[in-house]
Amino acid sequence: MDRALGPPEKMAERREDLTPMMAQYFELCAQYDQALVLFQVGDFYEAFCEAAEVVARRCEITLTQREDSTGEYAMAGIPIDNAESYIDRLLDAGYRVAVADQVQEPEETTGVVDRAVTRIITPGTLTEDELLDGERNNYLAAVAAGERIGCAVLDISTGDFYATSANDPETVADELGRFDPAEVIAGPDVPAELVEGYTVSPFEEEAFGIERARETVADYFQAPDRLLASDAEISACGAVLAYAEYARGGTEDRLDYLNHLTRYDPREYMLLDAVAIESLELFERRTVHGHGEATLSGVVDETASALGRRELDEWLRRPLIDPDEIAARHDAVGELRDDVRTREQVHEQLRDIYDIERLVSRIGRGRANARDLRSLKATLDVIPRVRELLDDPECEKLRSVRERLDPLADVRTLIDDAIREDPDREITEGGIINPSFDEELAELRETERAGKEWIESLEASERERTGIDSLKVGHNSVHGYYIEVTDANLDRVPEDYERRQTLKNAERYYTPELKAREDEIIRAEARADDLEYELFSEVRSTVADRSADLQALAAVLAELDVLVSFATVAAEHEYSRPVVVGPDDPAVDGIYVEDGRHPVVEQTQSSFVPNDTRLSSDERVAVITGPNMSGKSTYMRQVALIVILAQAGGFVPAKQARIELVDRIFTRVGASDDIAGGRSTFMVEMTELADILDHATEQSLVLLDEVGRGTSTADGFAIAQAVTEFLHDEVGALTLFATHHHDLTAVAAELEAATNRYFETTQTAEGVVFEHDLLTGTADASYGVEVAATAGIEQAVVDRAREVLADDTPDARPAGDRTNGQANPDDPTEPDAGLGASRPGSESGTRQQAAPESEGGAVAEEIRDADVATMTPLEAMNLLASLQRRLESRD
Ligand SMILES: Nc1ncnc2c1ncn2[C@@H]1O[C@H](COP(=O)(O)OP(=O)(O)OP(=O)(O)O)[C@@H](O)[C@H]1O
Repeated sequence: MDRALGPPEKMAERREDLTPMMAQYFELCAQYDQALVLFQVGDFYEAFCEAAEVVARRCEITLTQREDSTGEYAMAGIPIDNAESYIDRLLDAGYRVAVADQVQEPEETTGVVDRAVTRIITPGTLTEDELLDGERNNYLAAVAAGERIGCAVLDISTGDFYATSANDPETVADELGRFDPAEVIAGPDVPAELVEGYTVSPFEEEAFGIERARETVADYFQAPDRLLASDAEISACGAVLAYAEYARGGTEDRLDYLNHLTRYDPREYMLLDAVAIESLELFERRTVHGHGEATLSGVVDETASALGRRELDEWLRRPLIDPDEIAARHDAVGELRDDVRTREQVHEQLRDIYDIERLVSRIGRGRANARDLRSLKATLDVIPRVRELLDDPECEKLRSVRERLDPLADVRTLIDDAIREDPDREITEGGIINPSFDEELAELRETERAGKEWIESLEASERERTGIDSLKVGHNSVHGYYIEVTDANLDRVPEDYERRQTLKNAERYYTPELKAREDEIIRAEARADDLEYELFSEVRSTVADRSADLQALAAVLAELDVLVSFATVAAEHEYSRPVVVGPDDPAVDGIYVEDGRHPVVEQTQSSFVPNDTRLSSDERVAVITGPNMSGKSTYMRQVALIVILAQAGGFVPAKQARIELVDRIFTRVGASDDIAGGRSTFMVEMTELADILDHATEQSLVLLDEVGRGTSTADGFAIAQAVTEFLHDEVGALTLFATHHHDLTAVAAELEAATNRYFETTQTAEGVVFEHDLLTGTADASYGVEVAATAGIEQAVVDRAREVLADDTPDARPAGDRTNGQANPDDPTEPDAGLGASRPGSESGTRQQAAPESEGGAVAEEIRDADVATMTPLEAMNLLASLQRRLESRD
């Protein structure tokens, strides 16, 4: 256990003798022993002993000592005024922070003031604007294991709340990967691998217990059993809510604004697991900020509001698989693209909206101030204008958006009537409510005003009465109002003046009338300030009662913002409307793209070369060859990104695209060591591959960027071949396979529904020129050495490599009987070798595999059956070695 957590040992030793304040600190540390307690002392949050050391180190502040009758304690304090930036560092260091505030005014007590933990700040429960990234959701997830595995995901700052469940941990892992939660809590029996890699926080197991969870959920939503599909979901939702309540420090229990829970089935969306999301570079990584432009989400983001920004990511994260819903979004995007005026004006209006999801959440948690309410009102002002702009839309989607844009006029009017236009930030010191809003308040403010006016005129009238021209009326915070007369004029002071204060050269007085007026002002002011606070709280809670309507409004605004953004991008970057149909629709077979572009790379590449894609039941697998840097990876990702955009409801960077719904995109690209997880590059690669072979369907799109790179060429090839055949014969998924194994082109040539594509390059006197143009057939050389030369590798090394290549080429080839003539069945020099041209069939009609059918087949079989996910690296190596021996002995 971390010694910075829980009550400090040094204090435990003198538990009975601690001063009352330290005893209070000790108690709170014992009560919140899972969090680092920050303890308010005046204007600072203090930590003591080991916790102080952590705070000092992490926040880079000075460690001091506190000395009292019981001893010396290390102490570190952070200023309350900008506590957030320090707390952020503690969160980064993996701590949860319990904030213990003074909950009593010092004057209310003769002893030590009461303190209570008012909030527990954890990475997944942030609500402070300063700690949150406005552009993305901050999710807390709970995973519960039962008959099924349930998963609940909640963004406390916005109220976004989802639940789902599945029979297998992999599906839940995929869903978690999609939401990328900042913090996860796991119930008993949840497999550790499932939550590996996330910030996992301990939480009481009882919260996951089904009865208790059902009660918690029922506190928020009627009939949990009807809303949610399994006990595991109820358990996860109950736990996530309990944790959210825990994070409020137990001050108030319920989070009233949580009134919408979306229960979904993972099968309702295209599946994108964490691997695919990362390798396709859909979003910025959580840890890296500021490179948004280089991601899909960055490039297609023309949203005007934080609401829309987050919604856009949601859409890209969960592309649809219902062709009608997709078409409805496309209709709206098309209409907005063509109607430039409406699009631009709506965009302009949306720029004026505030982040109402977070506003409503603050209002619901009783943390909103008067300025927040004014921001809400300013947002509501926009609604009628947007409705007017969307006057008479043609498509169903925009009509429904218009319909759902409820101006909530009553809420708007209430705020406008009640809250001043430029209210104070503080809510207890007046200056927030319009006096005209309440009769009593108006009277009190009038008394105050009249009193002050009287005092203002006092100077002139007293000067006249006394004949003292230098007489002054003033005010100070200690003595209140006074009349000041210099010593030279003291003889002219009237009798009714009472002495208040003596200065060096003057005396200060008051009169009974001045005193009476002053008391009246003070009383009126104090009462008015209290009254303003009461009225404000009432208004805030009336608005909070409308949370559900406000959240629904936020959802429509977010939706509209994304549609407008998609339309803007379509217009600016010349995207076109894709056709997306269901699997039973004969109109489209597979994926057809004409002149497709990579949405991100085309932004940085002045002359991006568009390419076609044609994958169908007759040409399911395309093996893509070409030298390094020729554009293989870019092309494969481009196909996936076009599909994602299309199914998310956007237009796509292509002249034309027709897509038969894709249920899931798998990627196996790039290679990285999972050092933390103790897995080699090869092991990571094989695990991902195993997952693909297990889960891909006929409706899936599979991208393989070199397979078996982390092992010997012969093994790598054997695996690549077996995988290609399996995907082709058994799975039937649409597959793009980029490879440097030229022998694989021979394999593809023999498979009925496989095809070869290659990237053209030309060798000139200056080096290799990449045409980035995808042709049918196979590349005839790798140009690896030439690329190395272009990259600036030492000339001597390049020359030597050329020499080695010239000498060794025949032997350097992997095992197999490939000859150049055989390996290039689709001659790229053929006049009509473009895409869509029919591929010459296999001459013999039988497969000429590198290995004889029996042995190769058996090896492939064994690879297929191997449970790579559960093997240790050593077992994998041993298996490979034995397979290799078998292939060698066959040679
Ligand atoms: N269609 C294209 N038009 C213009 N430039 C392109 C195109 N495709 C790729 N490029 C450029 O070529 C570079 C290399 O592309 P890419 O990484 O896709 O090559 P590769 O063949 O996958 O290389 P390797 O085999 O080394 O992984 C890209 O960074 C991009 O700048």
